[in-house]
Parts: sequence; structure tokens; C-alpha cells
Amino acid sequence: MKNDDTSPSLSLSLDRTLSRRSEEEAEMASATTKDLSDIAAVGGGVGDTYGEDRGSEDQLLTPWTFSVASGYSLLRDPRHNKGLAFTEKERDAHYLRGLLPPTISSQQAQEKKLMKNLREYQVPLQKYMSLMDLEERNERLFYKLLIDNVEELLPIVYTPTVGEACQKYGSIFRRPQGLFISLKEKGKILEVLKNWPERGIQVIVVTDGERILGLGDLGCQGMGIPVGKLSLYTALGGVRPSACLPITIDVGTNNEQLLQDEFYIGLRQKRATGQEYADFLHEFMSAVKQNYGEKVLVQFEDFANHNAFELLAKYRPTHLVFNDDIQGTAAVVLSGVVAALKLLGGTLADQTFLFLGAGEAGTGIAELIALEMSKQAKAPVEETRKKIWLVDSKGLIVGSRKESLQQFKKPWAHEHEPVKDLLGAVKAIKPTILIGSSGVGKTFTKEVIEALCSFNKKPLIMALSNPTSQSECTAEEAYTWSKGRAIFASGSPFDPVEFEGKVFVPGQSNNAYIFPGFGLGVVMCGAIRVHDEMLLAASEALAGQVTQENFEKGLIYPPFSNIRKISADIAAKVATKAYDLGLASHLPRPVDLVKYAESCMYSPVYRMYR
Ligand SMILES: O=C([O-])CC(=O)C(=O)O
Ligand SMILES: [Mg+2]
Repeated sequence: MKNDDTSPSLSLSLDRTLSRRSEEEAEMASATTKDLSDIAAVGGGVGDTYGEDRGSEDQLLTPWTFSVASGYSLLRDPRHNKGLAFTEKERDAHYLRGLLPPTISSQQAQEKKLMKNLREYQVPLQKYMSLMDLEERNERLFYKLLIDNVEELLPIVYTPTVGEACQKYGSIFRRPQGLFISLKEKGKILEVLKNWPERGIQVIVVTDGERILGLGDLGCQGMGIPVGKLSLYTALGGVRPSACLPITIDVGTNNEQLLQDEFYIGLRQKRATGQEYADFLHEFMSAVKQNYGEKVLVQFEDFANHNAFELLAKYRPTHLVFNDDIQGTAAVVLSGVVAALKLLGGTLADQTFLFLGAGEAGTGIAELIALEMSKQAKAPVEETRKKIWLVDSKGLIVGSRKESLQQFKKPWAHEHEPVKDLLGAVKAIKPTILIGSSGVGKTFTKEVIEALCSFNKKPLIMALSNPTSQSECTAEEAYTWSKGRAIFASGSPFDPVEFEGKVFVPGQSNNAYIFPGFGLGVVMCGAIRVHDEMLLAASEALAGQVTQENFEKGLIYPPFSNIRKISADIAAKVATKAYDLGLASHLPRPVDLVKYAESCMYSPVYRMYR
């Protein structure tokens, strides 16, 4: 997440009648609905793989054929390969004799061997590459490892190592993953989608690489992010790997270093912007709907702020879309704050919030907290917003700056004298909760944390920027400088810290807690639109999973080791909301949605072949 002073407004609203954007949004929605009427109701040709509909007569066809894999090609097919775990009978029936050494191994033994090998690598990027190779060889084994060793492997396939992988993606590139849609494919995006070998796509994660984590513009090399996010969709949320499609839209990059890099894999040109960008994205969104219909979830990931807000506002009336950085992050942070009240004491409305960073994540989280506060305290949202203060690159957002502020920052411009920096703002506002969403590392200094502790017995500090290098402070700094008093959570993972003989376990406030379960919930009930109440349901479900034992250890999030159970619960609550709102198309409504979610979840266990 990153602060960007140039982003337009979009807030998350629980209740549109409460939302500051309701009028603006209604205007925008009606304007865009007209513009989008061509894709609001697509006709023939949707999901028409074999070109059988009248509507696809004029379209170019990819002539897919299907066959049963056996022998050498079975061993080279990652979805079906079991390596040494093929049984004698399977080796006979599938022409594998001689293609494998005589030993027969179990999946457990394979897992044990691979984990041992993996632990021998000292460099996280080597572990990452080794895991990507495994996925290319044997998909089930890859997911078995990930599911059984989630806490150990999450920092490898996901934040922070995935950030480094993106920075070096050109150099470590072996086989392409997902779909690359560049400006060269302009006018042909529907055909490109048809080249993807899987039919039943349920979730697309798409980036244009402009704001990869807090690392900035990585262009086409941002592909590591959709790939990593979708690995989590499967491992943590149980969405089938075959139903997941990572996509990178390449409209160029403004990263000079990459443009000069001999191993760069993307278009060597400056980013397309304005109308050209909007038209290209519109072609993409139209092609997605034409090819996959109404019920494919499109997750926008790591777009720059201005595009992120605009794309979400533009396509939420016509598509099943979700922005992880705005909505996923807001849901996970709200959940952590609600859980932390047990440790802090008091209600949400008793807290005072100070944010460093007023971009996608900052304003998204702030709005969701204000709405939840307004719901709980039965106070108007205009009042509850006054408990929340934001600092941007120019200092505290205050009334006297209002004229020069972008629209989306205006609701946070409360009356106060100007304050030019974070330390000054901490001293002036006296927050109980300090949240970093600036994308700039090392900004929660010793002075800032000591000032925070001078008027709080137990402050809550959330350093959300990713990866680790961009974190506002480390866990060790938070505990040491607060003399063990802070409750700390961060976007990137930190190891437990020992301070004065006591061990402190930091929480990971990362949208990875929310999007896998949220996505499962959406696809399993056949939702056709995302409503903010579904996000609230996900947030509440997560907060409800923090146990007394977790609280006793100072944790405000449950451990990731329970994530599949947590995801099933989130999925059930999200689906419940979708059914209640009349947005779910999977009928009849299952009686027990948790059991239903569990039965829908991907299992990496090897299947027997006849
Ligand atoms: O990917 C992550 O770890 C969280 C996230 O969405 C971001 O920082 O953009
Ligand atoms: Mg992101």
C-alpha cells in the first residue's frame, strides 16, 4: 500500500445512505452504467468454448481438443503428476514402466523430503524459485506443502519474498505463469483469454504493475503478485487451482531502471495513460464478461491509487469486482481494531485514530472504521469521522488545507491548527491507535513511539506497509521503544520478539486473512456483485475467530495455521450476506454454509487413477 496524493475519491461504505460519496457515486454509477451498457448484458458467445453460438460466428476460435494423459506426458503434466507416488498398478495402466525408478513413495514422504530440501536454502528467493519449480512439476504436492506448512511458507510464496521476486522477475523467469495482456494485444483481448487452457475460471487477480506493494512501478514484472495471491486463494481459501487465473496488463512502465534492464520482460515504453488506458482496461473488462459471464470474481491488485479508485467505482455496477488494497485491507484492519478493543478496553468510539498515509489503504480503512463506529455508537458518520485524523506528505490534514485538498481527503479535514509532521501530530492529537499506510519505511521513529506511549498505557500500533523494508517500524522497534507496552501488528510478517524476558508475538495485519475466504464465499454462492455488507461480514467473521488464548498472548489476529477453518467461516458469512441481499445465484441455499464451504474447498491429496 502506498500513499499517493493524486488519487481521486472512493470510500468504502457499509450503508450507502451514510456514505459521503453516495451522491457523487450515484451520479457516476448512472453515467457509467450508460457507458457500460454494452457489457452490462452480454448476449450469445458467453463461455462459448467451441464456437457454437450465433453470437460468436464472427469471433476467432481457439480449436481446443482434450485427451487423457498417460506415459511421459502424464509425468510432465503438473496437475496430474504424482512422481514417485504412482502405484505399481498405475505404472502398468498408464505406460509409466521404466519412466520412473522402482521406489514407490507416499505423498507424506515426498512432502518430508521437499521440506527438508527447502530448509537447506539460506536465501528466501531460492526457496521461492524452488517452490515455483515444484508447482510447475507437481501442483498437488506444492499445495500440500503450502497448506501443511502455511506459517513457514507464507513469507516465501507471498509477502515479503514475492516482492523481491517481482523486482527480479525478468532474471528468474523460466516458464510463463498466467496471462500477459499487453498493448500489443489491443483489439484482441477476447482471443487472448481464449488461449488460456482452463474453462471454469472463478477468480481472476489482475494487476497493471504500477504500485507493487510499497515497491512502486514494476511494470510487467508485477505478475508475481497475482500469481502469489492466487496461490493463497487455493491454499488458504480452497478455491480450485484450475479456477484461478493470474493476469498482468502491460501498458508500459515508468520505471527507468526496468526500461534499461536487458532482462526486462515487458513492453519497453512509458505507461499509457488517460483515454488510451481507460479504453484498454474497458476492452479487458468487456472481454472478461464476454468470455466468463457474470460470476467470475475480478480482484484488482496493486494498481496505482488513481486507477484503483476509478476502476472500482466504474465496474462495480456491472461486474463482480473487488479491490484488495482498498477493501480487503480495510476489512482486515477493522477486524484487528475490533479484536484489539478487548486488550485496550473501551469501545470503538472511545478510540482516537491517527493515520500516516491518506491513499488507497488509509482512506479506505478510515472510512470503514468511521462507519462501524457510527453503527455501534448510533452516531452520524460525520461525527464519528472526527475521531479519525490523517497525516499525508504535507502534514496533518486540517480545515485550513481544505481548499487545496483532493476530494477524497476533504472529509478528514477537521478543525485544528496546522501541524507539519507525524511527531507533531501525535503530540497534538494524542491518538490511542496509530496506523501506517504510507508505503514509506522507518517513519514510526523512536520519538514517535515514545510520544505515543507518554499518554497511552497500551497503544495499538499497526505498521501496514509492505514488504518488510517499507514497514513503518519493525516489531522489535515497536516493543523496545514502547518498553513492551504496545500491541503491534504489521502488514509484513515479523518474528516474535523477546523484551525483558517476555516474548511478544506480533500479528500480521495483511489482507491475506480476508481475500481467500471472501473469494470462496463469493464463488460458492454464485454471487453476481460485491456489496460492502459482504466485506463487513468478512471482517466480523475474522474478528470472531480470535480466541481467548490468542488474546492472552496479546494477539489480535488468529494464527495463520488455522486459516482454512477461518476461511470457511468467512466464506459462510459472506455467502449468508449475499443470499440475504438477493445477490447469490446458487440455489437452493445450502442449510449449513460452513459445512458447504468446507466441502467446496480444494484438497491437495493425491487421487487414484484407474
Ligand atoms: O500483498 C500484500 O502483502 C498486501 C497488499 O495487498 C499490499 O501491500 O499491496
Ligand atoms: Mg496489494
